[in-house]
Amino acid sequence: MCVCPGGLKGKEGREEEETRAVKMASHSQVLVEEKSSVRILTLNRPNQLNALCLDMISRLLQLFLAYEEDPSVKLVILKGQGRAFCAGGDALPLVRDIVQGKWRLAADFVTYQYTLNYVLATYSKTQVSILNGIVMGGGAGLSIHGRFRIATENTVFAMPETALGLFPDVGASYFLSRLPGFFGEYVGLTGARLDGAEMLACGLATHFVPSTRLTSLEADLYKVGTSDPSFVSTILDAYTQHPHLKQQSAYHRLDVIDRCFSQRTVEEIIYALEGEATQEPNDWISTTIRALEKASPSSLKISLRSIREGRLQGVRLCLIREYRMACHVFKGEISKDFVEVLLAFAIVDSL
Ligand SMILES: CC(C)(COP(=O)(O)OP(=O)(O)OC[C@H]1O[C@@H](n2cnc3c(N)ncnc32)[C@H](O)[C@@H]1OP(=O)(O)O)[C@@H](O)C(=O)NCCC(=O)NCCSC(=O)/C=C/c1ccc(O)cc1
Repeated sequence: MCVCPGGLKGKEGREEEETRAVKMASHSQVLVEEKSSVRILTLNRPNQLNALCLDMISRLLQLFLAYEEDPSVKLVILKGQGRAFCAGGDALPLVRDIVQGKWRLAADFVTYQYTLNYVLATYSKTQVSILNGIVMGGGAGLSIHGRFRIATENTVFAMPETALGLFPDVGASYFLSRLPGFFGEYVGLTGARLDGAEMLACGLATHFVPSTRLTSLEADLYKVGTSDPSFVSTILDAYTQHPHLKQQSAYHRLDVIDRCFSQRTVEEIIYALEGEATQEPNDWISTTIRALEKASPSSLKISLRSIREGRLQGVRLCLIREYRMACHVFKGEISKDFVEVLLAFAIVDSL
């Protein structure tokens, strides 16, 4: 500690300044606009594809809770600046914390994140997420639990965690397990990317609006003066389109997905896919098998079990269970794959 006169005051002053700086950063990383009874929150870290840091999550939590209490707020719109809605949790502090053995800091992060996911899943006011770009990992948790999710031709959705030695979290065991058939197992285990049309087809998105019409849609939403979701729904319906699925879309293969991804174990899923490949070889099956082979084997196993358990649990229990799983993964108790993946990132060199 500094022993010079006023040293303590200097430290307090510095701490105050740091707190102010953090507050200002979180305020500029989540922009807030007010349009009569509508609040528009914009994730504003475009250079990091709006990856969520702890300050952003705390700020969002604070804003969502305040709006719920505020009778003048009827609708909350969430969107992202730049080419992403949100590419997930900020990987940089995660890498630093895990590599330095500070798994509790990572656990603290997900505590806030899952709390926000729960607040959104149980939100009493209408909420619209505009997914005009990349939506991955934590970005899915921030939007899919909400009432309305608008995809566009720019949307790219994925839960890429099994390739990282993690598992689809942020309540994914709840929302993936509720997709048609075993599509959720397919999306969660392979990390397959979905476009806006596929999101709409499987129910991850509630509407599809061409990006050129978003400005005018938002202007109409600003006129909403009620928390009744049917009013918002009527406005969204007037803008929504039903795009064709691309010819090679995985959603056309729901029958194969159901046959294979309904199997009891990861080994049986791969075996079933290989069986399908011998009958009708095609790029989609080989890509799918390759994705599973590249993923962390232990991640695949815990992800499958998580989605299967999620089928029988509410969102709250799913998030609590995922929190316990995340702590085990951060501690390296299940396998070292996650830590090894992080160590392999070139970024570790600069820590
Ligand atoms: C396919 C992407 C989305 C786009 O690729 P791209 O178009 O070639 O763009 P870049 O990869 O060049 O990304 C642009 C910038 O955004 C940065 N970025 C792009 N996602 C990110 C990102 N999740 N973070 C932190 N910078 C990023 C990326 O590092 C890069 O920064 P820079 O090199 O300085 O320009 C690619 O960026 C990508 O794979 N991103 C990671 C997606 C992902 O795996 N998301 C789920 C992460 S797992 C998770 O959410 C858990 C988080 C967690 C966190 C903390 C905890 O304590 C606990 C848990």
